[in-house]
Amino acid sequence: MSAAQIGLDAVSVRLGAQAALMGVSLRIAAGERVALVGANGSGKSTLLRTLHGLVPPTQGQVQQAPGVRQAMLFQRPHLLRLSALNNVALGLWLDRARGLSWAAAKVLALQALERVGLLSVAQQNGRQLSGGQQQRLALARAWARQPDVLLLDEPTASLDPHAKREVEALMADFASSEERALTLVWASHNLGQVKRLATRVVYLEGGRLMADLPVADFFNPAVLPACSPAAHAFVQGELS
Ligand SMILES: Nc1ncnc2c1ncn2[C@@H]1O[C@H](COP(=O)(O)OP(=O)(O)OP(=O)(O)O)[C@@H](O)[C@H]1O
Repeated sequence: MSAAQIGLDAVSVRLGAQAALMGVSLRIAAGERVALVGANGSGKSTLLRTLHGLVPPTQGQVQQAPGVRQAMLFQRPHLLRLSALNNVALGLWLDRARGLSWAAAKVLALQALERVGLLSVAQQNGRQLSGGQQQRLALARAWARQPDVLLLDEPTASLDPHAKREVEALMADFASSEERALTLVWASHNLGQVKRLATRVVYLEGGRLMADLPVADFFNPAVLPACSPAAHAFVQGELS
């Protein structure tokens, strides 16, 4: 397996009185598509936020290979009351490390909108787009920043089935892009989606990592019970 791009080393996170993660170790290599699954409150969001540096570990270390760029998406995108185009362009323009002119930022933003199929609504207010369009806009904004790793916290949870499929298709497309394949790490309550998109599945329970398996093993009833009875019980519960 190639060298890890990002990871956690024996990470524990305490949020108030709650142990949200306990001793989680994880190594993720470039090009992997890792789905985080588990019941509500099992620690999926905390794991993503810790990887993204939004939550400091109480114990352990967050690892990131030099030069790796990350972007994170949430269940409901945080959009500004601006056109779709300006929602993407502003972040690029404000990124001082890039030193882009406003005109150059808009050119890149238009390319990103085209990438997610939103060119026709470039001038519409981002907050007035449909839920699915808003999430695609958030994907355009992330894509424009040229990340190596995309972290997504239940990106399709509040979308209707059609919009869900569109966002999934974009995630798959980003992950297999020939010019720049992204590593995906996302939390999902949708096991069908996990089966369709993931190469690897991490199961969390009560803040602990209880299974970390290739997707084929995770969904193989002859393999999972022996590897992780807890994960097997979760999958059975979800499918019943
Ligand atoms: N800000 C906070 N303060 C205190 N406890 C928190 C906070 N945020 C989360 N927690 C607790 O930490 C634990 C892990 O929560 P987390 O949101 O990571 O789980 P999750 O698997 O993402 O859940 P969900 O599927 O509902 O999004 C839960 O017990 C939760 O109640």
